[in-house]
Amino acid sequence: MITLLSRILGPEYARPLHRAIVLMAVASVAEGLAYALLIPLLRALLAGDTPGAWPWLGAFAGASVVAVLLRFRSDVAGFATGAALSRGLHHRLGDHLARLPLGWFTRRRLGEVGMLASRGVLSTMAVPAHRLQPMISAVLTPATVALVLFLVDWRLALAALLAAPLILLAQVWTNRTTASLDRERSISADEAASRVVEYVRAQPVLRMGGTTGRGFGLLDSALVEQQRTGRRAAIRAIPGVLALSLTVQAGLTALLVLGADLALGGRIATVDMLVALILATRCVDPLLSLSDLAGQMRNSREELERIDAVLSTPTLPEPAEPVAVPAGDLELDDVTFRRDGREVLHGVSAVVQKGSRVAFVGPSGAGKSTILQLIARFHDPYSGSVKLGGIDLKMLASEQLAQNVSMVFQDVYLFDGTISDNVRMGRPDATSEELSAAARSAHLTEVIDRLPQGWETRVGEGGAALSGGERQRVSIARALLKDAPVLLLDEPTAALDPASEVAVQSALDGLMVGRTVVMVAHRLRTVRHVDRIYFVEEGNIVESGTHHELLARGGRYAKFWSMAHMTRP
Ligand SMILES: Nc1ncnc2c1ncn2[C@@H]1O[C@H](COP(=O)(O)OP(=O)(O)OP(=O)(O)O)[C@@H](O)[C@H]1O
Repeated sequence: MITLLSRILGPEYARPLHRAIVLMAVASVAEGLAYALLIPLLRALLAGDTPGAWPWLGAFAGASVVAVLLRFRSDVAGFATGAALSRGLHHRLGDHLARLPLGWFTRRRLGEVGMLASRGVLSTMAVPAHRLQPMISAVLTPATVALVLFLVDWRLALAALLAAPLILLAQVWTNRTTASLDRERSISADEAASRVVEYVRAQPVLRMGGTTGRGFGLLDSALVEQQRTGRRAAIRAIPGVLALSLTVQAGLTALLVLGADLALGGRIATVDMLVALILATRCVDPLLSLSDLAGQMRNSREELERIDAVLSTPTLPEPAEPVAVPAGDLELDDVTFRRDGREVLHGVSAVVQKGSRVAFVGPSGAGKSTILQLIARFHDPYSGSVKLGGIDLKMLASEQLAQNVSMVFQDVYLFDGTISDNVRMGRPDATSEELSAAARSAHLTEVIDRLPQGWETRVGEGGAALSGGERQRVSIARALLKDAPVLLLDEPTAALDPASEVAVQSALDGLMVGRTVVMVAHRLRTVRHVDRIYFVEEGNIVESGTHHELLARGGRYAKFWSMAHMTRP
């Protein structure tokens, strides 16, 4: 766990962590050593020498205060390290997420990352903050006491030390028996959590279909499964807990029997036997807590391994020396792409001349959006290349690509800030005149004028406080402000009502002027006037040409066009 943490966070965080561990070890040994002073104290008390006991009592109290202060110091170091680790993990996660391909961010992943950034990081920071100290103390304090027992009698001390490997064995066995179920338990907990989210999200669909009960049934079975694995894990842990408890109690009994035998045989004083037993009983509770503590550590380790898995996901390679992008054509050169091991694009080649407009058209699932995603470098192609101005996108730094390409997609995500914040994301240093001009061209001004707080209206998480058409206008204004030479449009008007569609389409017409435009559209009337149409079917470009050329050819596009007109006159 410590090695994994050090590897993930590097020496900058590993050093304070190691320092905290040393402090915890010193505090635990000091606590054990303080018990050593109980020996002369108890000897004096049990021999009825009260005045002789006072100095030892003072020494014991002093040593205990030192041990407590050291414990306090190590606790503070543990908390501070925990807080620093949490910051470090959040930064590492944030930095890595910012470099992961956009295609990695599926809905399921978003939930997973949310859990990791909250529960995962909390559970990891709890290790130095709360879990390491009791764990180290539960091992080192009894070990020190066992060594201190040599001051009383070497045979009793040896017997106490011999118990250590047995306790270790019981602990390892407990770990083995419960570890596999821990994983099962956390998988079923995640499944139940995602079912809860799904159940809430799917309410409109479930109610419309009158199948609320069925949706609840799925959730219910996930919860029942979670309960079942929880119960199985608890039952599976019982033998381990019992074995540890029996080993500890057996060790104590053996010490009692041996002590009694030695005392009865006159080989040690009865007082010493009692002292040894009193010291030994002080170790029982920490030893018994070991199985609980080990379980908590396993949970934390599991969360950390999941964080590590995200951090090990390869990022899109960034060039060591980014090449400047000359203005030029956009080109897909024999591009293939795979999703989940299945090839969804098979050698797609297309050229979009600088300043021209091109549309990818075709049936659902043909691969149109995937082509757009490769141009935006959500992913890299499996083979072949996507080039801008003759330069492979892989040779561009991500900032360069962002400066050159704008996207307006069907699902617009807005940050939970004001309208002004969201538009300014296109170009943070834009003047207010530029902002207003972009809003005017995007037909956003009429939306802003309607809102009581105008530009300062908060849009809510994801832009929930705005309608679909209003969100689109914000994203168009953002793209206008950014003023990138290449514009990607993926069905931006598909989900809008006719009134919004007219406004958004007119805003888009303004945005398209003077740019290289690549669009995906189902509504064929929006692609009638583009310079070239590529008809995509099952991951291949099967036809290309202008609208009129393709109609005249009477091929796949023409058929698609007539079908679309039969259904949508
Ligand atoms: N995130 C994903 N994971 C796995 N497969 C995917 C994913 N997204 C798309 N696909 C698959 O890739 C293929 C191409 O999908 P794509 O979305 O590019 O098609 P499309 O032509 O844009 O379809 P539509 O017009 O319905 O949006 C389809 O077979 C689809 O099932």
